[in-house]
Amino acid sequence: MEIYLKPLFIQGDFHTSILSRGIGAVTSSAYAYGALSHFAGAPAPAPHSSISLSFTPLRKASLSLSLSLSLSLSLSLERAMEEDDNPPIAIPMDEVSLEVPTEPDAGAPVGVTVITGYLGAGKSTLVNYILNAQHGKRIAVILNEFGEEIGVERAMINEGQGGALVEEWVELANGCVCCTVKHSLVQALEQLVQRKERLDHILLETTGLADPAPLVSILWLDDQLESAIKLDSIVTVVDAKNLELQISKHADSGSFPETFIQIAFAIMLQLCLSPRTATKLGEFGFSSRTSPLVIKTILNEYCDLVLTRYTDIVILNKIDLISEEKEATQVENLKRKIHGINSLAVVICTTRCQVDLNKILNRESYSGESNNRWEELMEESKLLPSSSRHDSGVSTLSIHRPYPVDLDKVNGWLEDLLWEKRYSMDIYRCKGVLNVHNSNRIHTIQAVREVYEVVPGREWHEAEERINKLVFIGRDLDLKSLEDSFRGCLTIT
Ligand SMILES: Nc1nc2c(ncn2[C@@H]2O[C@H](COP(=O)(O)OP(=O)(O)OP(=O)(O)O)[C@@H](O)[C@H]2O)c(=O)[nH]1
Repeated sequence: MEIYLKPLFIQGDFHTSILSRGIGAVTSSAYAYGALSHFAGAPAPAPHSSISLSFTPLRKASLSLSLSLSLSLSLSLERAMEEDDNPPIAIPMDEVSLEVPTEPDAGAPVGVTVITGYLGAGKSTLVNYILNAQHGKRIAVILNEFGEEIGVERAMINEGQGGALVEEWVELANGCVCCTVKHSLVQALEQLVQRKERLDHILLETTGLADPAPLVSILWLDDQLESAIKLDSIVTVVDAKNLELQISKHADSGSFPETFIQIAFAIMLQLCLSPRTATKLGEFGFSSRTSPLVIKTILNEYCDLVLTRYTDIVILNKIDLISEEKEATQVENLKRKIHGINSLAVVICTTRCQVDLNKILNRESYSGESNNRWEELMEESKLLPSSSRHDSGVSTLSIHRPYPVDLDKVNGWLEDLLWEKRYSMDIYRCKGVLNVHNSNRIHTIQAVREVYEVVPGREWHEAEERINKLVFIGRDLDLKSLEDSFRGCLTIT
């Protein structure tokens, strides 16, 4: 039995849980299926291969079709495996991990991979993919979630799948990500590295709208952790369908795009990790140990520098949402855009974040020599005027309703909300759980702009309160309109 440690951090609380499952066991997870089929020499199917439509009114009919296909695929994946009635979709060989990464030295620091990315780009999908891949490693995950997501994210964990079991929860102090949370994160990391079972790797997933810098700066600022863990690499997941929109939205506004920040983030880390480079920073008026705000400040002051030069790994995800005939040119165009932001970014194209793990784990991106490049860069650089980098118009709202909902009505409501924009809200992201009429299963809602899916998950636990809880992140959100319109989906009012 292999043990996976899964500490969860939700709005300043760190929770540690143990996820255990038999390694190599065939689970109902689509990812495990993909990996096993591939090992068996067969082409792997794309998990949940649905909702892959760009939004045009013409496509609504086919989107509904695709939705029901998605539901049945999710519901009966195992059956589909047996009956083989859905033709598998091939995944390019170089995007699936065949090699088992080499065992790290027992005394070596545990590598930390920071996973960043815009809302809904696929960070959790990547984390799930890594956890379910057949690498035989013990991997811990730390999640940093956005305020209102409390409870939703937890409920969306499929505890039952693959024999996974969430066992142990250790609650630590509340606090804001930049300040008090530092202590909790350090404690959580310390707990992890001190466990009896040796960890092979830690994944730190940052929330879509949070500034990842403070979290990561902890990794290099905290002396206690220095020898036990090391920053391995920064991986930014980018949504191929929405990247252009995200970049262009900010082009005229003068605000600093979140996407830019995240793609450029690796550079900042590199900058701060080298003591010699930090001295250089001092020459520009910064101190090498000025709390996490150092990185923030640099991000503002050196944005141009950041955007045009170095980075780590960018996963250009959701390639399936680009139409086949346009794929080659559009992907080239997107790569050019990313390289326009950061010319050294390694760009890996994926669907459902299915990536060769050797390309993203144990990269040792922050060890040694590469910092020299930074110093040269710093020499060349000039201070640039700061620009506001916070997307201040963005807010989060959540609605909670206890009564069961009618699934068809929910679909209609989502279409009104996301497609017709009937309530004049610009919704970037929605996720949540639904208590569906006549169903024993928790249904999860996921929406990234116009693309949404409603998927049945595990069964409700007996002691669990059956509640609809939805979280919205976007601009011009109006709680009353959301609540009033959602009420129309309830079977009892
Ligand atoms: N079509 C398609 N959907 C994807 C792909 N990758 C992820 N998704 C879907 O996109 C939605 C968001 O994925 P997540 O992994 O939750 O995204 P995230 O970045 O963790 O989201 P936040 O934590 O809210 O920022 C989910 O419905 C996923 O199933 C992909 O390659 N193609």
